[in-house]
Amino acid sequence: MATQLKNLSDFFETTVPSAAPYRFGIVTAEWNAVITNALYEGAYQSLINHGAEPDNIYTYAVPGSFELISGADILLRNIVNLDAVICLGCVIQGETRHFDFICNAVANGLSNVGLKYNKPVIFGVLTTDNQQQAIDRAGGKHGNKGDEGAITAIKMADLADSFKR
Ligand SMILES: Nc1c(NC[C@H](O)[C@H](O)[C@H](O)CO)[nH]c(=O)[nH]c1=O
Ligand SMILES: CC(=O)[C@@H](O)COP(=O)(O)O
Repeated sequence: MATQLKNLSDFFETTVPSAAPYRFGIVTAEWNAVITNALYEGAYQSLINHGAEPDNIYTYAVPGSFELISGADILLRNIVNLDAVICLGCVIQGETRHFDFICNAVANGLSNVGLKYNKPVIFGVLTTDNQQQAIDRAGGKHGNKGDEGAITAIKMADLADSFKR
């Protein structure tokens, strides 16, 4: 598995721009809150560690990962000059095919929101077979996907900004 070969929290710091100039939204799903709260803490702290201003980080919660789609759209529609939106969730396989529908819908939906607003919308959603796999990726042995989401948001915001300079 790809994540087993790359810790989600390991980055070459020299490749990460400063987050200071940018404004970030973070939308976090409340389903599997123990996991998603850990993802949020990782994402928020990673933004701060790379220079983001607390006043430039706009944090919202939605009920489940499926609502991340609407949540990202609402933020980009209502908050002026957001440079990127980080969407955090944890979808764990249950007894039915609901997992497949949620995961596919969220991946496609978030991609479409990013294209709609021409803004980076970061897919920080764990899609796991079981809770242990999620724990391992929310600050456990494989790092924190929230960290990955924050670093990705910084890099994409800086890429977009580079064409305005
Ligand atoms: N089973 C999980 C869900 N299910 C809820 C959906 O995301 C959605 O809120 C509901 O279908 C109403 O629209 N959500 C997760 O984030 N994680 C799960 O494991
Ligand atoms: C991803 C889900 O919605 C899933 O966890 C719900 O569980 P179940 O498939 O057993 O209803």
